[in-house]
Amino acid sequence: MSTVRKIQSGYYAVGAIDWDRRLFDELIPLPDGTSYNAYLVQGSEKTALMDTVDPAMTHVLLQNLEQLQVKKIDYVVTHHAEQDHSGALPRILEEYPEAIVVCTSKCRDMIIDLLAIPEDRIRTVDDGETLSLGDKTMQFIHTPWVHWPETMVTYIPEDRMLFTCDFFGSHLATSDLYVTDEGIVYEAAKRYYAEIMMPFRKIIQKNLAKLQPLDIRLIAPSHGPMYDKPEFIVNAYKDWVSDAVKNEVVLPYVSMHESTRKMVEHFVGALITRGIGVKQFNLADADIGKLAIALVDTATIVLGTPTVQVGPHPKAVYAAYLANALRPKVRFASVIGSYGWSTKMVEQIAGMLSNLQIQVLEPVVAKGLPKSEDFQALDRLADQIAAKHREIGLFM
Ligand SMILES: Cc1cc2nc3c(=O)[nH]c(=O)nc-3n(C[C@H](O)[C@H](O)[C@H](O)COP(=O)(O)O)c2cc1C
Repeated sequence: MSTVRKIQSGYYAVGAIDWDRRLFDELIPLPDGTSYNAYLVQGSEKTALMDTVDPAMTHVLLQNLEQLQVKKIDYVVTHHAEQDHSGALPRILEEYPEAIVVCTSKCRDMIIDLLAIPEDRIRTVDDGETLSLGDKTMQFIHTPWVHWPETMVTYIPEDRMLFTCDFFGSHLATSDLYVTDEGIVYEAAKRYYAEIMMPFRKIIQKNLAKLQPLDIRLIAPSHGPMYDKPEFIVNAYKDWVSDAVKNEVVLPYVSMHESTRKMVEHFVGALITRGIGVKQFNLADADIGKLAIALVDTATIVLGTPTVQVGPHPKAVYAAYLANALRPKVRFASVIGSYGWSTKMVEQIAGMLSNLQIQVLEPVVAKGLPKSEDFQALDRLADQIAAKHREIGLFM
């Protein structure tokens, strides 16, 4: 099956669409599959391939290049060493013996380690360095930590094209070359940002500032469709990496015998009546990608959990671990839940959130089923959250 699509004279999409993949890194749900985008750029003198594909899709890339009758590739620009973009590099270098890999020096070390690429096939480029393809110039801009330390992007000023690899990407399997439904792509791109980019929010702010002076007509990422209205995704990223939070409580919870669930139901009502938005996730079967999306800009997280073997329920441990690892810009946190005879779940969860710059609000822990004093304590917690949200100007 050919997936070659002409973008414009001298530019072709030659990557693969993975309609069936449902899990990334054996962890991240892919409700809509994904794509591994590679782009062929033919200049008047030289030809470059922008990234490759996941090793399982090498045959698609090779077939696409054959269909375009590509006899020679001069440069394989490797923006990122991860295998879903560079895994087909060894095979491409074998097929095109004159091809040289172009990448940052950090990326060189990584593709030697991860993919055993011979050092003499690699040319490193500095930040701002250029390479000519004849009538097109590749300008390399180092953009570290989107989402590994070695990443860069390539700008072609003659055609105002920006190749960004994972930066601005979205896990979406689609035959659309460009964004057609902004709602769908917004959610997929936010999920992608939340799951792998969010911990590097501050560095991404700097990377965005670095791209600001460029006059960009088209952004070509390595997952999902291209952006022919670049401001759509650039503005979304600016919003996500900003320090602004929403008047919202994210409430992941789990309950074995309904006690915690009763507390959650009461608490959600208390928040809503106070004018605070809520996103509730039952961790028994929640899509962790949706939870990650909600963490991008919430002001507060409250974790609901029963006590299991003195500590929090393992599914609550997972949610707390994830929130801590993803480092959202959340400002306030608390715990609600239930126990039977002895509990240390609050202390244990608090100890797991050390990466977050949060103010911890008074937890509410009920012995067994929640009673009237527990519901009153939940109301007080809702009051406190409303007051804190008002204090930071989230609502009047
Ligand atoms: C497997 C299991 C282990 C438990 N371990 C503890 C414990 O170590 N300490 C405790 O106080 N309660 C423990 N409990 C009791 C629950 O925390 C208690 O029943 C609680 O009210 C359940 O809340 P839920 O209805 O939201 O699931 C345990 C319950 C189960 C099922």
